[in-house]
Amino acid sequence: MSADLILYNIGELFCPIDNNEPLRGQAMNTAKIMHNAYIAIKAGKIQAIGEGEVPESLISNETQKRDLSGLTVTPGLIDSHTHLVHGGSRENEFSMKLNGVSYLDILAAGGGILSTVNATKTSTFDELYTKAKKSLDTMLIHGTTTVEAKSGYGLEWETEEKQLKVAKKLNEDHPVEVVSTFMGAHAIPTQLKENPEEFIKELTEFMIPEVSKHSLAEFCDVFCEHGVFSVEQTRTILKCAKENNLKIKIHADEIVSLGGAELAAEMGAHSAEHLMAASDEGISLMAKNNVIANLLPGTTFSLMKTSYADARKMIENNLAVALSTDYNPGSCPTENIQLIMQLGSLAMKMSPIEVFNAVTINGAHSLGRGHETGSFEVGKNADIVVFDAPNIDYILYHFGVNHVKEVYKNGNLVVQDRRVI
Ligand SMILES: O=C(O)CC1=NCN=C1
Ligand SMILES: [Zn+2]
Repeated sequence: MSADLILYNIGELFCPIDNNEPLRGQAMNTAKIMHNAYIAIKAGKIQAIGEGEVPESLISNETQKRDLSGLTVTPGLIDSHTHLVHGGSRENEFSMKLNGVSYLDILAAGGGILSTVNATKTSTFDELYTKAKKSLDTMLIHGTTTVEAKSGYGLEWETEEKQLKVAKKLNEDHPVEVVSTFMGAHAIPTQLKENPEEFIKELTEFMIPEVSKHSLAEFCDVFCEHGVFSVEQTRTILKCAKENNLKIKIHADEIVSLGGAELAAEMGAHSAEHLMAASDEGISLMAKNNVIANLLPGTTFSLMKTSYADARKMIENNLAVALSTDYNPGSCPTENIQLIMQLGSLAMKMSPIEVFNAVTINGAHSLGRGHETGSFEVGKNADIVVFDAPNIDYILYHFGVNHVKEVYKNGNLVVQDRRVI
């Protein structure tokens, strides 16, 4: 059957090896890299890929063709950890940060997340939608075709629900697929600071059941951190999430080594996020329980820390690693996943093949989308990024610029010459 569209003469085609599960350990450094390649697209899906001449059987008078000689093509990039929907910004805290005031001290003083909570509460649905749509456009022109969006800037039902409904409408309206996570357990609200157990009751007895009943999110996440939610409190909240059929993630060992990685393994979390301070025991237990390590080097960079999550140790321990922006107005205000990929190599010594697997097939699996995107298996969504670069190494080595030329989502051209169309 002839294709609707054929991308041919592709200079370098990066194809993750897809075994219906994330790539772990040494497998992360494997890929099928083709040259002078083609991709045939039919009804928004991958119909065929190969090298050299395009088979005549794929071509008819109606088939559109695009010559991509000298360019590099990968699956659409997946940003599997963002706080996309939020009000306001936090550059007012920038000079405090530069003067050495820590992230947790700013939060404890009522700033940080709590400052964004106030801005989100006072923003209308339309203001949150417009601001998040602008960020989605920026993500898209940098190659992101699937993104996770967490709530967590309400800490009470009305605003948490507002955030989740904004994300749901963006998923309907925007080319980028938006996968929602409920993160009401992002901080203790100021008014319940002396009574956190009351807040945990609100989360477990009302908010999480409501999220599940109205299908407002697929995942539930908790900020398990010193001065936020303890391991015991996190366990209580995520136990309730599992009982309400939500898959679980944990912001684990971001700043203090609390044992979040160990808890993620104990509870069978889909993924554990950050892991800058993860213990060797936690890494080993995560590997034994197939918990994906979602690393966020942009946050390490933005918090001006020097100790990045130990990606090399995690890969050597047979973990599956994903990479994401952690886009949020405080600890990582960037939508640019290519910068994160460059830090994956330059700051965490991941190879180019490991980095591209981390933001395609492994990112897809960390969002439960490994069956429909993240590689070029026949029948998967035709989510495709065309880079103005000769190979994948060049995209990481030449850092700080946007290398994307075109993006296809479900076979439709949605970005041309770096502009959303
Ligand atoms: O600071 C923020 O708004 C986002 C964040 N949550 C946990 N770490 C960073
Ligand atoms: Zn985060």
